[in-house]
Amino acid sequence: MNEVLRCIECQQEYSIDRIRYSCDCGGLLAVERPLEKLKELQTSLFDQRCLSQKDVDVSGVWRFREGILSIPESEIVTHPEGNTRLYRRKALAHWSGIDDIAFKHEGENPTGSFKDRGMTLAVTQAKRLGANVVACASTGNTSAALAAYAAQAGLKSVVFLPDGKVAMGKLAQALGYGAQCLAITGSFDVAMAMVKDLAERGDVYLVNSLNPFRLEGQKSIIWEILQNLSWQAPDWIVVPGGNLGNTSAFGKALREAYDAGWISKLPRIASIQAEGANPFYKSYQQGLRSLDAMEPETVATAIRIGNPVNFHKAKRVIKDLNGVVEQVTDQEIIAAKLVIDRQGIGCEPASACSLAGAKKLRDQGIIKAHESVVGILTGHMLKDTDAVLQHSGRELEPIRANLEEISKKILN
Ligand SMILES: Cc1ncc(COP(=O)(O)O)c(C=O)c1O
Ligand SMILES: N[C@@H](CCOP(=O)(O)O)C(=O)O
Repeated sequence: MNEVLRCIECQQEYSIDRIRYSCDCGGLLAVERPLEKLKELQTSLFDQRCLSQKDVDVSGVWRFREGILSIPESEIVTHPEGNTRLYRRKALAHWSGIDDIAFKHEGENPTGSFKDRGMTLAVTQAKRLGANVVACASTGNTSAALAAYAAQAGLKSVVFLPDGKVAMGKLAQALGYGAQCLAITGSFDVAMAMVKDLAERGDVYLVNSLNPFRLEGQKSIIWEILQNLSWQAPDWIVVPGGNLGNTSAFGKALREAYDAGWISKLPRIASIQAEGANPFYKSYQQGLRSLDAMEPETVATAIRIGNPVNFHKAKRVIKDLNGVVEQVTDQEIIAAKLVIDRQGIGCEPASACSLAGAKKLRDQGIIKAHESVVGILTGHMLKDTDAVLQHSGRELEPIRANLEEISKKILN
């Protein structure tokens, strides 16, 4: 086995064959492998695998398996996932003021969000380590992904949801795929703390992004973008920030790709938070020394998170990649979502932070007119149909089944 778990604070090493979520010192753990192993990998290997029909090659995660988790292929639980599209539209370029802007639509994953890329790893690892019950706290998407992958692996899944705060599409998925769904009184952060305690007691295997294997899977979003761009890195990656798993995973993926020699420049990262759930943004304003947890409120329910568990990883990424943290208002989120939806692409509200944030950074001159940008659309439009119905500016118009009347109405 190439990989070990390493504490990001004190560097203590742990085996990946034992269940562990944090270091004895309290620090977060990251999966680490010798850089030499990555340097031995040629990007042409990943490109060749795109021609194969095998599930582990078709998967946009496991195609990169030597840099993700090197285990026997027979142990892998994959849908397969990934292979999401990169969209360019004149309207998005015009609205943001950035000519070279593309969006990677992670809503095209099997359960409709980027979480599948992390969950294939977390559930594979749960099975390898003999866990019986897999669990997460969730604003919705993690629960949908967990329920689906646990069903495939034949494991019991339990999800802890903030009562009344989860979009219906996501709740329906978790229920439909067969998870035990517990509605907790309190925010996502309360639910997260409870699952963490249960996991420390050994009752459940935790698959939130605190689990370092989740982030290894989410690295593939970046590696697949680089592959989509023929291994020419863009100037910027713009991503919504909630529990900060993606910000952390993206920084790791870019650093590894650069150090391995797969790309010749390091993009900057912009992590975009909702103004009502902005502890990372506030910390950034103060030099990223510490993070003050807050009571979150935003229309983007997926990122209604006030105490992001990956803060200490994400802050290192922002420093390492000369990144920025920005905030956008709910109004800006909805305006950006409308532009994306009207292009026939569509996304859930949290995802629209990428476009809203890119526009804001361009308006401020932080993103330059000539720079290339890839934004991440993290979740599918149908995840949150209430948001669509409330903000689309359209409504269902009742009409009699009469040709003249209908013709008059649509031609006027
Ligand atoms: C749709 C969507 N976008 C963005 C996020 C935020 O991602 P992260 O927690 O990795 O910062 C989440 C969940 O946290 C999500 O479900
Ligand atoms: N938006 C998330 C919140 C939990 O994030 P995770 O990446 O730590 O699992 C969700 O969909 O539940």
